[in-house]
Amino acid sequence: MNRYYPIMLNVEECKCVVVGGGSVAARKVEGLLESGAEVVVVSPAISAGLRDLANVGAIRVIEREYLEQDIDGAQLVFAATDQRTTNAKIAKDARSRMIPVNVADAADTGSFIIPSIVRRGGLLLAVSTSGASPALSIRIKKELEQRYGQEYESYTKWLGNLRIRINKMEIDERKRRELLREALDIPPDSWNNDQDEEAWERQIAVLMQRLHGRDCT
Ligand SMILES: C[C@@]1(CC(=O)O)c2cc3[nH]c(cc4nc(cc5[nH]c(cc(n2)[C@H]1CCC(=O)O)[C@@](C)(CC(=O)O)[C@@H]5CCC(=O)O)C(CC(=O)O)=C4CCC(=O)O)c(CCC(=O)O)c3CC(=O)O
Ligand SMILES: NC(=O)C1=CN([C@@H]2O[C@H](COP(=O)(O)OP(=O)(O)OC[C@H]3O[C@@H](n4cnc5c(N)ncnc54)[C@H](O)[C@@H]3O)[C@@H](O)[C@H]2O)C=CC1
Repeated sequence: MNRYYPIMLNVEECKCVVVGGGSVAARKVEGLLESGAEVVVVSPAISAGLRDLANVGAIRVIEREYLEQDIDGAQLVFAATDQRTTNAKIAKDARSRMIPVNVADAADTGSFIIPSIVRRGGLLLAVSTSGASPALSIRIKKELEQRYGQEYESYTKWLGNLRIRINKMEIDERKRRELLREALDIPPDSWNNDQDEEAWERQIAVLMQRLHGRDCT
């Protein structure tokens, strides 16, 4: 089994080519659009969902069989046809151009695989079984969806906003880390992301007090 290395890739406005127009391709396209990629689909036949996306201009579709030139300038390539030999050819073409490639029917011939994910704003939870069992990844994703509800979106955003302000303060590194850790325990009614600077300052003062209280006990 591969020992995959997980990364968070920025694909915003980058050309990503998905070859194939069935349900697997559609799922890969959906994930790419959520990340702001510029998606090109190459396939002689495309699903209704992909057709709708093309009609509203969300993706570009090239309606024919795959040609090597289709992956020119791509940041990522997805081989998602139902033809084993075509997928193998796409993998070889991409690899020879040093373009990372995902292969739907033979993960080992590609360079990366896709995890099952839960998004809560900036919080991104990804689950992979290194290809062993997508069904297990999906089950664990569902458990995480229950455990980490929608409130994690504003919580994560609030922590990020707070962190920017704490990082600007002239305090020593240890104190800064303690403040950031203390912030994790502030209850939801304080996760206000639309407050003015004075309110942020008051929240930071409360955090300082909580820390100080701890030091004295
Ligand atoms: C290796 C990997 C490569 C890759 O695609 O990146 C891969 C490979 C294969 N999947 C297969 C089957 C299924 N895959 C799904 C679903 C998902 N598969 C995804 C990822 C991955 N699938 C990568 C490893 C992930 C990991 O490490 O766990 C998810 C998480 C992400 C995504 O695709 O976006 C997405 C869930 C999204 C979500 O809901 O969260 C379902 C369920 C369904 O369709 O409802 C089934 C049917 C049930 C079953 O077989 O378990 C087959 C057999 C094909 C055949 O039989 O012909 C292969 C090929 C093989 O195993 O060789
Ligand atoms: N990785 C994963 O998550 C999963 C992978 N699979 C595998 O993924 C593959 C695709 O599955 P589905 O989308 O369900 O198949 P599908 O049959 O719905 O779609 C296949 C698509 O490939 C296109 N195609 C065929 N030859 C082509 C070519 N030469 N150039 C461009 N496009 C071409 C067809 O027009 C069709 O749109 C299968 O091989 C299956 O074994 C299946 C389930 C999950």
